[in-house]
Amino acid sequence: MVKNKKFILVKHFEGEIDKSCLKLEEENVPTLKANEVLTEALWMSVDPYMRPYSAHLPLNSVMIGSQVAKVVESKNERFKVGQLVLGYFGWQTHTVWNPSEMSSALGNPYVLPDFGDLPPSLGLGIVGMPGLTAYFGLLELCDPKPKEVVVVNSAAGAVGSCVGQIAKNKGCFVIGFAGSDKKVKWLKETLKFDAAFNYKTKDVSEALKEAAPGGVDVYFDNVGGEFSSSVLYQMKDFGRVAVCGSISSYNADHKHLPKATIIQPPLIFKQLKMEGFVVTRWKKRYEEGIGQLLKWVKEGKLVYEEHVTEGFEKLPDALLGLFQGENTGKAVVKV
Ligand SMILES: NC(=O)C1=CN([C@@H]2O[C@H](COP(=O)(O)OP(=O)(O)OC[C@H]3O[C@@H](n4cnc5c(N)ncnc54)[C@H](OP(=O)(O)O)[C@@H]3O)[C@@H](O)[C@H]2O)C=CC1
Ligand SMILES: CCCCCCC/C=C/C=O
Repeated sequence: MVKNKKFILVKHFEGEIDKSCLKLEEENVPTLKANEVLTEALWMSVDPYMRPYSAHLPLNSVMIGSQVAKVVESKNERFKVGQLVLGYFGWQTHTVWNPSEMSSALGNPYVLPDFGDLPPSLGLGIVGMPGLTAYFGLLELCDPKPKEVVVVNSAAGAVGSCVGQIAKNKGCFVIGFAGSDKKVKWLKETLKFDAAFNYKTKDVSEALKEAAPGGVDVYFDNVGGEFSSSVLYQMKDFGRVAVCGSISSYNADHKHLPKATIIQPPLIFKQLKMEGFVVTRWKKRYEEGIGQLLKWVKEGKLVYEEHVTEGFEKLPDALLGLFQGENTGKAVVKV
C-alpha cells in the first residue's frame, strides 16, 4: 500500500513560525477512481505567503503549498505517467486528484514545459510563481525604461533577484537591498546589480542618497513598513511603486501592527503611482510569462540560485528559514 505523508495545520501561527503548529501524519493512498491522477511530490516550495494565507486555512487541513510532482498513476487521458506537473497540492507527498474538479483560483495544475537540462525545481521559482510575480509586477505595473533607477528589497530572494535582473536587462540602473554582506556580494558580482546594500547595517535613506542622488523612478516592494517609507521619500516625480509583499509585518500581531512614517506627502507632492497586486491577476497569461522566463534562463539572461533543504520532514524548518533570511534565491525542499 502506498503511504501519503502530510503536514496538518493544527494551530494557527501567532508571531514567528512555530513548528509545533504543524503535525506530520501518515495515511494510505486510496485506489484511483475514473479520471483521477496520483502524483508523487519531488520538490516542495516554501513561500512567505504561507504565513498570512494560512491564517485563513481551517485547522486540521493539509498545509497550503505548491509542488513539482511526478504522475505515478493515471486514469485521466490528459495526464500521463512520468509527466512532471506543478500543482497547489499542499504539504503532502502523494495526491489523488481529479483534473476536472480542481479549483482554478490559483491556476490549475499544469504539465511543466521542457526544461531541458535545467532542474524541474525551477518550476517553483524563477520559472514559476515567484518569477511570474517579478515579470508581471515589474513590467505591468512599473513599466521600467532604460536608465531609470529601480530599487528592490529582499533582492537576493526568489522574487527580488528576478525583478533586479529583468530591470537590468531592460537597461535600468538597479539598486538592491538584502540582509547580509554575502547576499550583497552575490547581487553585485553575480547578478551585476549597479549597487547593493545590507539594510541591517546601512541606513536605507543614506544608501539611496549615495547610489541614486537624483532619486528613484521605480520601487518594487517586497518588505513594506518603515523600509518603504524611507524609499518613498527618495522617489522622483511620477515614480511607480509595485507593492508586492510586506514580509516585515507577516509575523506581527494584527491587533498591534507596527507603525511606520506616514507616506502621503511623497505620494501627493511627487505624484507617485502605488499599486498592490497578487500575481494570480495574470493567471490567464501564465503560459506567456513562463515561456518568456524559461527562454531568458536558457539564454543566460536570468541567473538563478536555489536554497535546497533536504527531506519532506524539514518543511517547517525551511519555512521558518525564510523569515530568518536563510535563503539566497528560491527556497525549496527536496522530498
Ligand atoms: N504579491 C504577490 O503576488 C506575491 C508576493 N510575494 C511577496 O514577495 C516577497 C518575497 O517573496 P519571495 O521572493 O518568495 O521570498 P524570498 O525568497 O525573498 O525570501 C524571504 C526573504 O525575506 C527577507 N526577510 C525575512 N524577514 C524579513 C523582515 N522582517 N524584513 C525584511 N526582510 C525580511 C529575507 O531576506 P533578507 O536576508 O534580505 O532579509 C528572506 O530571505 C514576500 O513579501 C512575498 O510575500 C511573493 C510572491 C507573490
Ligand atoms: C494560497 C496560495 C496563494 C498563492 C498566490 C501567491 C500570492 C502571494 C502573495 C504574497 O506573498
